[in-house]
Amino acid sequence: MQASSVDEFDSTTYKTLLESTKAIPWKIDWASKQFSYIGPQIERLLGWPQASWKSVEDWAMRMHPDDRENIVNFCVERSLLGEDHEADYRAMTATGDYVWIRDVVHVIRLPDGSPEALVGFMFDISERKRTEQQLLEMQKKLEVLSYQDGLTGVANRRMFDSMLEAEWMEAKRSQQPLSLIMIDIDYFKQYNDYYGHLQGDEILKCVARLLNNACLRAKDFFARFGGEEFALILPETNESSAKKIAERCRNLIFKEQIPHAQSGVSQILTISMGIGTIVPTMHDERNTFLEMVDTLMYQAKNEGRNRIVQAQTRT
Ligand SMILES: Nc1nc2c(ncn2[C@@H]2O[C@H](COP(=O)(O)OP(=O)(O)OP(=O)(O)O)[C@@H](O)[C@H]2O)c(=O)[nH]1
Repeated sequence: MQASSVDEFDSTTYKTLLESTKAIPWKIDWASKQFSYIGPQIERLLGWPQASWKSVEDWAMRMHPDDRENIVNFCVERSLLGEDHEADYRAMTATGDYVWIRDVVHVIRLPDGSPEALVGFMFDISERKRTEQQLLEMQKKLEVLSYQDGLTGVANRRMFDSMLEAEWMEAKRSQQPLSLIMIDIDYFKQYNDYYGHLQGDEILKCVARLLNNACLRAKDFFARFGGEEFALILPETNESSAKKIAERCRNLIFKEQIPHAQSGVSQILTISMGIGTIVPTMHDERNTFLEMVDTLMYQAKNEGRNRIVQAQTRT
């Protein structure tokens, strides 16, 4: 007598507790695939009345069509194995919107191990999903930013390093010539001193935009190497093609006729370039090649600026 009244008290308390949580409790009879229970909170969350949840069909049909097949298959598979499981999916509301749900399922098993019933809780995880999505978008943005030069918007030194490494390996494998052009603005310190640093920034942006347009093939890669120095990686490009591209760079800058009153070589802005071409062998070092091309660029400076110096390398 006393035991049954305690049981009665407990089941009422449990029910009150279950129906006052944010998580929505439910139970499905495995043989009939009917809901034997679902918490009344379901109506508040999805808008469908409690009594409208009759069978697993109602559950499956109120799921986003893109989630349905995978989720239903996954839950049936786990239940048959007698394994408790969790599934995230988008549940459709009565007004046709979607709410992210995490269903946490416990399998009640018969003595032979087969499922007798499934019980579980549905949790509204929309907020968590939104935060996850925002984090993902922020991560993507950060990834782009970490490879982008903040001022000019072109690839930065870090991206240049990984690109050169990748193209170097590819050239080594394919035994195709790889060309590199290092480009530096002439008398840029004087430009800054005369026109001001902000105007200097504008010119760096303009030069980056112009030189970026000199790369016509998808594989060509342009980056700001640092300060007022830029670099062009040209895969599968021999010496004569690389020379033509360097000349195109010079012409693009020349056509813009950017005034540079303090330049020692001209009244307009000019650039100096070094070009190297290599078919790398196992004895070659990427950094040695890079330093060699950079040295050629400085040689162009020493020889009077506004010119191109090309290495006499093997191709
Ligand atoms: N405005 C601006 N200037 C920069 C930036 N990065 C580097 N510089 C400037 O570029 C100038 C480079 O000067 P130098 O290395 O002496 O070279 P230069 O004056 O171009 O002389 P040469 O290269 O020998 O022709 C310095 O004054 C730097 O301050 C930048 O992001 N913005």
